[in-house]
Amino acid sequence: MDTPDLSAHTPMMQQYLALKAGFPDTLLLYRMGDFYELFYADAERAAGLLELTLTQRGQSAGQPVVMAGIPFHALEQYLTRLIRQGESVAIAEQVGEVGAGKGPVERKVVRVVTPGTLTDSELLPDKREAILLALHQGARGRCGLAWMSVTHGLVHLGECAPDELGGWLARIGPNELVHASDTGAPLQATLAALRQGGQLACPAVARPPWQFDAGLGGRKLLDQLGAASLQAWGAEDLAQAHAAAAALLHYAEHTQGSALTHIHGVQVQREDALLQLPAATRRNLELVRTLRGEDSPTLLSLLDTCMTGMGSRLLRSWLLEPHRDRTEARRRLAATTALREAPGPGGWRALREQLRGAADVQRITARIALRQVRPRELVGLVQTLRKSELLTHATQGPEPYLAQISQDLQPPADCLALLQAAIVPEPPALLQAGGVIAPGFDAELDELRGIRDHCDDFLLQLEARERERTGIANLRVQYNRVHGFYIEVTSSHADKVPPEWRRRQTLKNAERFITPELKAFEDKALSAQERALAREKWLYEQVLERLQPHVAPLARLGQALATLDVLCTLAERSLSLDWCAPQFVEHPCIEIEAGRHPVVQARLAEASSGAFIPNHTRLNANTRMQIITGPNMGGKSTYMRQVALIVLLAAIGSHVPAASCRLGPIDAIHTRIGAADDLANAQSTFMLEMTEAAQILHGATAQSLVLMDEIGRGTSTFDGLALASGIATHLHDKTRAFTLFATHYFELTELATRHAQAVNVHVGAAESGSDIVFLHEIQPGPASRSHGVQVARLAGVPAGVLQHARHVLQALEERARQGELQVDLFAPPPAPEPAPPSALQALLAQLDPDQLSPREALQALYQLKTLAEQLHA
Ligand SMILES: Nc1ncnc2c1ncn2[C@@H]1O[C@H](COP(=O)(O)OP(=O)(O)OP(=O)(O)O)[C@@H](O)[C@H]1O
Repeated sequence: MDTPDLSAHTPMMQQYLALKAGFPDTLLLYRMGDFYELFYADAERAAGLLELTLTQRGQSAGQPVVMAGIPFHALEQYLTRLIRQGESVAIAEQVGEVGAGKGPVERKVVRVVTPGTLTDSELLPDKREAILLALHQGARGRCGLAWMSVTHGLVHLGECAPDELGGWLARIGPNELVHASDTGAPLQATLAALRQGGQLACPAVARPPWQFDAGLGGRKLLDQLGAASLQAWGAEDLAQAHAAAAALLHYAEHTQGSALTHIHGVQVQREDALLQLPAATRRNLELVRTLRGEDSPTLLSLLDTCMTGMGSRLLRSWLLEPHRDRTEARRRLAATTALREAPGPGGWRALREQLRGAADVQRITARIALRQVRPRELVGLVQTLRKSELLTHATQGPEPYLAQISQDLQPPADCLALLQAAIVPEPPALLQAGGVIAPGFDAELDELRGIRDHCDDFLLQLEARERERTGIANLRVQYNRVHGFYIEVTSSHADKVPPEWRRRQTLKNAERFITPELKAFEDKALSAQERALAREKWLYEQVLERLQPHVAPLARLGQALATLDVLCTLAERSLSLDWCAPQFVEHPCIEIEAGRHPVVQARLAEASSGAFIPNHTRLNANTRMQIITGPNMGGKSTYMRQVALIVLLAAIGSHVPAASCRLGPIDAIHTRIGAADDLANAQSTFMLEMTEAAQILHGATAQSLVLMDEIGRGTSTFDGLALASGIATHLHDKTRAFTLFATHYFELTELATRHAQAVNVHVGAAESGSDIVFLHEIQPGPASRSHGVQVARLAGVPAGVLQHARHVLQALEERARQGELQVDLFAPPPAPEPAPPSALQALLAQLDPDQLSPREALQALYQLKTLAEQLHA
């Protein structure tokens, strides 16, 4: 690469442009005194994003220098705004001494802040991780993924086919995507489509292709883990993911300006190990976001009463990544049950009180490893380690999971003592201000501070001593800027001056002297402040160095605090909301007594709009499908969603909103609900409906739970009915998934009479006069009427329209009665006509090998070959 000639620029702009060349796509903040300045195009971009005033100052290379600046003390606030807008920012600080040499003071980029690599608690939300994801496409199009939160010591690895990428990205939810700069057109097109479809919404960074190297990635992972093989993590045969990991770690190190010594774990995510929650399911069940895109009310907002941000983040990940295997869920459930029942200090209530106000040990640990930690964070850590000591005792006991947590909560030996000895209890926010290292920790620092603080005392003492020694009663120790410290003696006493004093200045009536002791003191005093600060900085680095061996146990302790917080939260929620422990069984079933939709129930309670009506669900090997009918507003969607939420809550090891619940193995929750137009994707309501239905029909298995809400309503009645019956039949006969199928097509209720494993249920409603009362109760059998007109009346549709509708309804019902629907909706379709033979097949059919001479056989072979080539051309 050619280095541009910068010689025409001023020395400072030369320095700036040289730094900028290393960060062409990143805003560069260049420290100048009390400001961070941006220049040229960066200044213009930042001015737009931050509403800064653009100025022009001086000239460089014959051109005016366009600039914009932000005050240094407001840096974090501006960074937050830039990061929220998806920008990355490199920060160049002055690292050399001012006036140390010719030209501008030395500057270096000390950190790069990007949306996916944030570690600063001021830039990060408490309850969310910032996720950095690297993506690599390797042989045969297979995609390798590696992702992590820099504040969490774990690299996740996964591999998938390109068409599964959407599901992975929606699940991981990256804040920044790293890909190779030579990413091929097909993957680029896939990413563009995912971006349009909303599954990918973060900024992307292109990195040099050599950084995506599987061998390098494998070695880097081994280095991080300090291991000789990845086998123990089940991560040894994932070449594409290793390539992604190489770029991931490289980029993260590049932004932090340091090695990531706190990354101690690798977790491989295999799709078949997770209970699948496709993007549509996550959306429709409003797990962490409402359909309107808000944070509440959702299942997470109801569940998350965690005392710490660490707990909230862990709970969120449990909720979005439930495991299919129920070992972990059983472990959590057993621990939660023990916490619910334990009296006194080992119970959830007392433990939550202890957890209140705990510092974010996970983030602080990462920042210790990256040597970015602030003094106040260390004080927070001290307080939390003390809490943790208490929690260790409180969680001791026979319950295995809690016993493990209790062990991990044990603060690493010496760590607490070191921090307590080294850091003052109330340090300033920044190290630069000084006053961070505790007195008594370092003799030299104490002495320097002593000089600074006791300057006056020392001088008075010296004065008294010298007066006594010399007998000069009016001798005075003084200071001025030009001559520094001196002893002043009136001329009349000049003869008493000891020989080791050296004259500094002679005045009219007095002489000024300096003594070796005073000179030494002067040197010390004048630089004491500066040297104390430098010493503190050095000592702080030493403390961080001494904390490095504690990083791994501190990370474990952070994880243990988070886990304990979530388990206590689940105990609290289950008691406050009256939930029961689910029972896991091996035979296929979803059996729920008195189930409730937790979020709707909470909303009703909040608004005092009546009690939630619990409902039973019985699905098992004999009954795999419920066809659900009933009026609009009757509670069909609520009922179906509650079943799905109960299954999901059980899968994460939570108690569930029901009186009792028995669940067989479940591998996925598929949902087809709602009919929001996907205008951004230029898909019609109907197209979207069918796309989602197709995905379910391809993806669901006999262990899946499928919710189908009013499928087919996006097209004409006949088309819709025909498709709905086809889909229901397929789910019943072929997929054999547990299916809740809500519909307004009464014709579909016939399915249950003809298919052994389907039953009709309906939501009850009572009519009183022309009004309707919703009972919200699931009852056996099909609904008798749809009550659509009554619901419209409730909604305030004008009387004239209702009258018209009633009249038309009567006429339609009459016609239907007379004509009766003759079509058998559930008769198997005739077998498809066999396809005509292909040209190759026809030619092959003509050949009789027994009758061919060798020459004819060879000719036939050539003929076949030519034909095959023509067909493939
Ligand atoms: N079990 C219940 N107990 C009390 N109220 C309920 C219950 N189920 C539903 N509701 C109330 O009824 C409202 C409508 O429920 P829901 O949306 O499930 O009806 P629906 O039958 O799916 O309607 P539509 O067919 O129009 O989609 C809910 O918002 C809730 O307030």
